[in-house]
Amino acid sequence: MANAQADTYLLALDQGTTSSRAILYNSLLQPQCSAAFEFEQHYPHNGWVEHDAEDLWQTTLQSCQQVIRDSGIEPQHIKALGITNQRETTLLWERSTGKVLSNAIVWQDRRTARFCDSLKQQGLEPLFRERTGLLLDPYFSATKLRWLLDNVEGAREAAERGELCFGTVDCYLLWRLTNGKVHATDASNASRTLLMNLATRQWDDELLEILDIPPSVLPEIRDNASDFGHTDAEFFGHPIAISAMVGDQQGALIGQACIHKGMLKSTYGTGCFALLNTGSSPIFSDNRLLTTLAYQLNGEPTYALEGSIFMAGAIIQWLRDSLGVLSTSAESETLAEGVDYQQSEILVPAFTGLGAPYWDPDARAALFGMTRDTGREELAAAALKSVAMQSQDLLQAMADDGQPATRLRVDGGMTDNRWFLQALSDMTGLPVERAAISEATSLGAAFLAGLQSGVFNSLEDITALHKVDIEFSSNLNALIRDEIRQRWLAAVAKIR
Ligand SMILES: Nc1ncnc2c1ncn2[C@@H]1O[C@H](COP(=O)(O)OP(=O)(O)O)[C@@H](O)[C@H]1O
Ligand SMILES: O=P(O)(O)OC[C@H](O)CO
Repeated sequence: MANAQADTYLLALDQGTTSSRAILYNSLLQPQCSAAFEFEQHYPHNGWVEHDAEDLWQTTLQSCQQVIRDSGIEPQHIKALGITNQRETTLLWERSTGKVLSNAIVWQDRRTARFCDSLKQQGLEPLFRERTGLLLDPYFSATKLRWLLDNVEGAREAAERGELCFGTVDCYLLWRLTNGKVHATDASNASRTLLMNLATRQWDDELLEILDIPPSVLPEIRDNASDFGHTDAEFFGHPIAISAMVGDQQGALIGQACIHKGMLKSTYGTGCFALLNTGSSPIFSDNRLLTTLAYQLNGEPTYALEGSIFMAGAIIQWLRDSLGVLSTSAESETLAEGVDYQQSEILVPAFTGLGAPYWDPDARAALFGMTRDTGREELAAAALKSVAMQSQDLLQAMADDGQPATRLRVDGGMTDNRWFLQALSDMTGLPVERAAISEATSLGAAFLAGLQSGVFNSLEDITALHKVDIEFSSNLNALIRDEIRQRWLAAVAKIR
C-alpha cells in the first residue's frame, strides 16, 4: 500500500489538445491544487491542425508555476513530477539552440493522407501493422515527421548532419524542463509514432529506412517510470525530479486502475479513446482497432487494444465556438434533456475524417434528418449521441475481436455531462462508471512518478486508490437501441 507521508507531494503535468494543466497531489493521490491554461488552435488549411510549440511550453510552465504558488507548498516537498500528454503530435527542433523548425503538427492533422495512401498502394500496411500494431493513417507521428523533413527548407540536410531532434510532446517538454539536457521519450508515447517495434520496444530500423527518417533525430526510449532527469532550477526555484512520462490515454488507463488483463477505460476529452488492457501479450485486431503499448515498467511491457475517435468533446466545442449554438459546453446537457433518443437528426462528426474502426481520412461530417423543428436542443442531443454511437462502434469491434466489454470506466472533460453518460449507457447497453477524479490521465502520471520515487510500492497500489463517483445503467428497450444503431450505421455509410 501507499506510504502516506505528510509533506510529500507529486506534481502531474497534463499537456492536452486544448489546454495545459498542472495538478498537485498529496501522497494519497488526493488533488491539492490545480491550474489550467488554454491555448490557440491553428487550422492553416483544410484538414491541417497545428499548435505553436511555445504555447505548449509556456502554458505548461505557467500552470506548474501557478500551482506551486497557489498551494504554498515548497518545491523541495514535491517528491517527483510526472508528464502526460496529447500523443502523436510531432515536433522537430535544433539540438544546439532548441529552436523549433515549425509549429507542432497535431495528431488530428490529415495533411499526410496522400502519402499514407501511397505507402498502402506499395502493400506496406501489413508490415507496419505487424511491427507497430498501428495502421497507415496520418494520425501517427512518422508521416508527420517525414512531411517536416521534406517540406521545411534545409531540414533533411540538418537531420542528416545530426543537428535535429524529433519528439512527441512528452519529449519536447522534457527537453525544455531540463534545459536541453535530456532527449528521451517513454515507450507508451513511442508506440504511437509508427516507428517503434512493439516486440522490442526499440526503433525499428527497417521502418525508418522505408520512411527515410535519419535515426539520429530520434530520442532514447525509456520505461514509463524512470529517472528522466530534473527540472532546471530556474523554473521552480528548486530542481524537481522528473520520474514518469506517459501518453495521456495510457495514463488514464493506469489512473482508472485498469491494470489487469480485460479491464477497459474510455476517456472523453477532445477525442475519445477506449483502451482495453490485454496483459503481457499484444492482441492484433481483425476489426481495425490498434494494438499499442499500455505501459512498460522495469522493462516489462503491458499491451492494450485501442479504439480511437477523433471528435468527442471537440464537437461540443464546435457547437459552442464555431456555430455559437451553445454559450458553454455544459449547456449541451440542459438543451439535450428534453430530446427523444429517436429524434430524426443524426450527426456524423467526421470533421477530420473518421478514426477507428473506419479509418477514413477523407470522410467529412454531415447532419441528416433535419426538419423545420430542428433547433439547438436537437443539435446538442445529436452531437452528444454521436459520441455514444461511436463508442458503441468501438465496443462492437472489440466484441468482434473476442474481447467483449462488460462495463465502462469513463473519465475526461465530457463526463461532467450526465445526459451524455446516460445516453452512453443506453446506446451501449453497459453500466457506465464515472471516476471520482475525472482527471484520470494526470492521476496516472502522478501515480507513476510516485512509483518511481518510492511513494508507492507496486502498480497494485493504484487499485486501492481508485474511487467511483457515480454509476449509470440502462433500461432502454433493446429494439429501440437497435433501431437507433441501424440508422446511425446507415448515416455513416452515406458519408463514406
Ligand atoms: N459539460 C460538458 N458537456 C459536454 N462536453 C464537455 C463538457 N465539459 C467539457 N466538455 C468538453 O470536454 C473537452 C475538454 O475535455 P478535456 O478532458 O479537458 O480535453 P483535452 O485533454 O483533450 O484538452 C472539450 O472539448 C469540451 O467541449
Ligand atoms: O487531448 P486528448 O485528451 O483528447 O488526447 C489526445 C490523444 O492523446 C490523441 O491520441
